[in-house]
Amino acid sequence: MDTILVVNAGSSSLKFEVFAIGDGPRKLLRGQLEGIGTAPRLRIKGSDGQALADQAHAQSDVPDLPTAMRVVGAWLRERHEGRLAAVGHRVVHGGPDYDRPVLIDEEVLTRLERYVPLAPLHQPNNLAPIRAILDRRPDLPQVACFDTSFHREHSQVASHYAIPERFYAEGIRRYGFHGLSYEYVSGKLREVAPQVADGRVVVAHLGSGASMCAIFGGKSIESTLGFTALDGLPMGTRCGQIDPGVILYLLQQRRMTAQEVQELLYKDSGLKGLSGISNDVRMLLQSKDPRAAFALDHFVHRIGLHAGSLAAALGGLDAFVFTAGIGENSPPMRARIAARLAWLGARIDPARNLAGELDVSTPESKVRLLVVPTDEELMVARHTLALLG
Ligand SMILES: Nc1ncnc2c1ncn2[C@@H]1O[C@H](COP(=O)(O)OP(=O)(O)O)[C@@H](O)[C@H]1O
Ligand SMILES: CC(=O)OP(=O)(O)O
Ligand SMILES: [Mg+2]
Repeated sequence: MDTILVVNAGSSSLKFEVFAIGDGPRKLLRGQLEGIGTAPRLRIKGSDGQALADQAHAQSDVPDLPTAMRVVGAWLRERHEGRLAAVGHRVVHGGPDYDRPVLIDEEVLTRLERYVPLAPLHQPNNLAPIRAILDRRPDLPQVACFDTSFHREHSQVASHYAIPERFYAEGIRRYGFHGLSYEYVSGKLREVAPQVADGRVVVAHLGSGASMCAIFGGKSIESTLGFTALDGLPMGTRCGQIDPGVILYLLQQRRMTAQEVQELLYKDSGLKGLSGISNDVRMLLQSKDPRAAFALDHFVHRIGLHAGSLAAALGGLDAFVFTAGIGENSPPMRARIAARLAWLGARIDPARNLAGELDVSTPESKVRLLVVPTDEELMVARHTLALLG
C-alpha cells in the first residue's frame, strides 16, 4: 500500500496524518506530538479513533521540531506498514511567488525561507520538517501547500494597502491565510449545502489563529488577514487589527526593540493579553474573572465588526459558516456571534446549536448559519496527490 504523510507543524506541536492513496486519499491515522521543548507527548489514533500510541517523552529528548520529526519518523517506520510515496506540508506563507502547491527542492526551500519574517510564529516551524526530510531522504517527493494560495485571486483593489505602489511590487500586499481551511470548507459546502455554495458566504475560521473569509462563487474575494497573520480578528495570543500608530509609539516613545514588539503582538496579546488569564476560549468561558468575560466580549465585538465589512464586500450575506476549534466546538460562542449578525437577518436555533448540527439557524433565518468542521490535512493530501499525478 502506498501512503502519503501530511505534516502541519505549529508553534509547539507537530500534527501529522497518514493517508492511503488509491482513488483519492483515505485517512489511516492521525497524530500529534505536542509540548515540544516542554512536556513532549506523542498521541496517535487510527482511522476509527482507536489509540495507537500515547507516549510521554523527557523534555530533553524532544527539544525541537527536527527531533520531533525524527521521533514521529521512527514510530512510522516501526509501526506503519505502508510505503511512503510523498510528504505534503502545510506552509503558511507562499509570498507573491506561489499561487498553488509546489514540489519542493533546494531552490524552493530557499525562497520559502525568505518569508520567515512574514510569519515568524509559523514559517520556521513549517520549514524545519521539510529541511529535516530533505537532508535524510532527498529522494522522497515533498509538496508545500500554502495558506495564502486560495486568496491569490483577490482583486487588485482588495490586495493593496494604501501605500506607494513600489511596496506592492516588492510583495507588501494583503495575502490572507487559513486558505487550505477555506478551500476545504468551500468545497464541502457544495456537498452539504449546495443551495448556498455559490452564494455570498462568510466563513469564520476561529481557532488559535482566527480569521474570516468572504467567498463568492466558491472563490475567496476578501479576508481579514493581510501581509502577516497578525491582522483582522484578535486571536489566542495575537493582537489582530491595530492602528500602526501604536507600533510607532511603542518603538519611538517606549523605546521597545522591534523584537520586543514582535513578541508582544504575536505571543502576549489577543485573548491572552486582554484577559491576563489564558489564550484558550474554554478556560475563559469557565472563568469567573471579569477579565475573562471582557476578553471574550472584545473578541465577539471584533468578529461582528469584521463580519459587517465582509458582508459589505459581498453585497449581502446568504450563509455564515463556523469552523476550527472554537467555531466547531463552542455553542455559546456561536450563539454570541450569531447575535451580532441579527441585523443581517440571522437567527440561531438554540437546540440545533447545542446539538452542533450542520444548519444551526431557524427556518425563518435570512442567513444560513452552518457548522462545517474543517480539514486542512485532507486538503494538503488532495493537493499532494494531484501534483504528483
Ligand atoms: N469546546 C470548546 N469550546 C471553546 N473553545 C474551544 C473548544 N474546543 C477547542 N476550543 C478552542 O479552539 C482552539 C484551538 O483551535 P484549533 O483550530 O485546534 O487551533 P490550531 O489548529 O490552530 O491549534 C483552542 O485554543 C480553544 O480555545
Ligand atoms: C495562519 C494561522 O494563523 O494559522 P494557525 O491558526 O494554525 O495559527
Ligand atoms: Mg490552525
